Amino acid sequence: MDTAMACTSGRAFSLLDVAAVRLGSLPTRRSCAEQKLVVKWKGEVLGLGPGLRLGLRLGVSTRGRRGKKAVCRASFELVEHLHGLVLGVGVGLPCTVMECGDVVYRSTLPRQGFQITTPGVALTVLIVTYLWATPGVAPGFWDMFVLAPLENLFRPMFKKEDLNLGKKLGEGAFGTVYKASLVNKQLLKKDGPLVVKKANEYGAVEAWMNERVRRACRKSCADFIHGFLDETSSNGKDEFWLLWRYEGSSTLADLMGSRDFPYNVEELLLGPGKGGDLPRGPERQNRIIRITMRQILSALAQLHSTGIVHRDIKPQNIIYSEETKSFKIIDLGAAADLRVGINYIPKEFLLDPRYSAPEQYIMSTQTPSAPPAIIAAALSPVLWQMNLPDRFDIYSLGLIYLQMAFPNLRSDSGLISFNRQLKRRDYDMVEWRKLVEAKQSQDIKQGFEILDMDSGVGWELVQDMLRFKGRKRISANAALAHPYFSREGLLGLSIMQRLRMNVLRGAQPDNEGVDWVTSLMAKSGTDSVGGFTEAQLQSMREKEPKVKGSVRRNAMAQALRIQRKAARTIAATVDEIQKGEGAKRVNWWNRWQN
Ligand SMILES: Nc1ncnc2c1ncn2[C@@H]1O[C@H](COP(=O)(O)OP(=O)(O)OP(=O)(O)O)[C@@H](O)[C@H]1O
Repeated sequence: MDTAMACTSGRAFSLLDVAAVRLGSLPTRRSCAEQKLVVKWKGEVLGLGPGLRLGLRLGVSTRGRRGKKAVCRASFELVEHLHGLVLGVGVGLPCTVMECGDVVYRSTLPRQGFQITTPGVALTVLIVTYLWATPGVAPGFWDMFVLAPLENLFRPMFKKEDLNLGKKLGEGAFGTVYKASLVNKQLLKKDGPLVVKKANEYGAVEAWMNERVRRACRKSCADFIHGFLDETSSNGKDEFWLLWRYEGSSTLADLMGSRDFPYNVEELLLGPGKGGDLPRGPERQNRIIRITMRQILSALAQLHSTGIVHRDIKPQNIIYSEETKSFKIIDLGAAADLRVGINYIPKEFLLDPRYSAPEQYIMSTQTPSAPPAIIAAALSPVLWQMNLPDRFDIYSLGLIYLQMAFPNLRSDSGLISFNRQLKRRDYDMVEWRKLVEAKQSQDIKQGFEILDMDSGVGWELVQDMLRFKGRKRISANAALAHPYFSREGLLGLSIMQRLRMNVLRGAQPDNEGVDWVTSLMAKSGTDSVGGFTEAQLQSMREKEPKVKGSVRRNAMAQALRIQRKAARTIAATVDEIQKGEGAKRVNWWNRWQN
């Protein structure tokens, strides 16, 4: 098409005027960007872009001369903006779709729609990986903006008048817990006893955590029903009432306190008389402890994958659910939600010293306090990877594992003395073993008999859980994949499990894991079983001497430096943002707080 009606921003042309306008194009016509159309009017180049044609079409389709002018101007201005926008974001429809250029020109273009390019795919994979990495930015937004409001619409609400308080179940630093029942049974579909916690502090936090858990992984914690603020409390302070289903009368602490442990747990988990295929002894005890550990680890893995670190894992906070016949976690009052930074104050700890990991803090104290939710959520995968806060709970569970294996560690005094001994030996479990094995106590013998079963997989797992540095501790998911939980132990490992274990051990300091495996291989180095003799292993070790200051070490040191620098930069940025917010910071997440 040679002639067309043309207009520029702020100028309109009549139909007669446009007869003189010539529309041309540059010689190369490969893409919209190159095919810059040039409009000449009375010899003067107006220099219009490809958006012109769309504007002109709109103009011509309007009836009446005045109307044509007006519409033409408006449409062209609009097109000009759109064109700018399209160029601005670097995305545009192909000429075949926009139908720019003449018919002959368009016919020469390849027909193309949505194009998949390698950088595009790589970028998408990168973004998706980041958004779904623990603690999960994308699932977090979905949870916060869709699931939570929907849940609030449909879940029943309670007032304190709806509840009859019964027997006191416990009294802690943060509140009192009662068994309770409903005044009006119709309020809940499922009948049954309830538990009410009147929390004087951290109640709002506990309600938030329980609601999050109910949506993300309800089977891992006690079944939470509702939380509300009682402003009419008799002591003049605000009280939070938290409501759960009554799970049962026994915590793991109660069960461990019995002389019959772990056989009393076997009956609960497998049913009466179901565990009788093995005689009472270390093998049967090991089996029961393994089932218990798997259940607690699974619950922890689910909590961690949603970004919640419990920070108070202890036998008193693990309850046996009579309904599901499994162990569940309770008491989320000290938990921190690292997806949005709730209850996370880097320099604060409210932990039980008996079960607390040596680092005491879940994050480096250099990490800033939780920034506003959107920023906290966006940064959460980076902060999680830099601090691995979930390893704090793993240490506590490692101690529980030891307590289950060694009867003498089940009492408070036994655990406190173990903590002291381990600290004095710089958290070296091998050194601790040497110390206590020399004492020849029956309890110690029984414990090591359990841990050394199946080529010592249990001993290896407990060491992985109790490492001094959180970063070197095993995660809940990795622990669940540990050969300890496969029935055949080390011998029954699949290729993938072997590979995973090697990766795990490769990450350990000074390759002590590799040394351990080679010593195990030496143990089975016979003609019938296969494997290597100690002499063969020695020669292998000698062929691969450890080089200090190797490329790997340097790379790790460099990575550490970068990590510290990133932490400092994030801290500084967040501090700045917080300063900008001033003292009046809104606790947006807390719908009960004034
Ligand atoms: N859902 C539940 N079902 C049955 N019993 C429960 C439930 N939740 C809590 N309990 C009982 O109440 C006790 C105290 O609960 P919880 O640990 O949550 O309170 P707390 O005030 O935080 O106590 P502490 O400060 O000692 O940890 C538990 O040890 C348990 O016996």
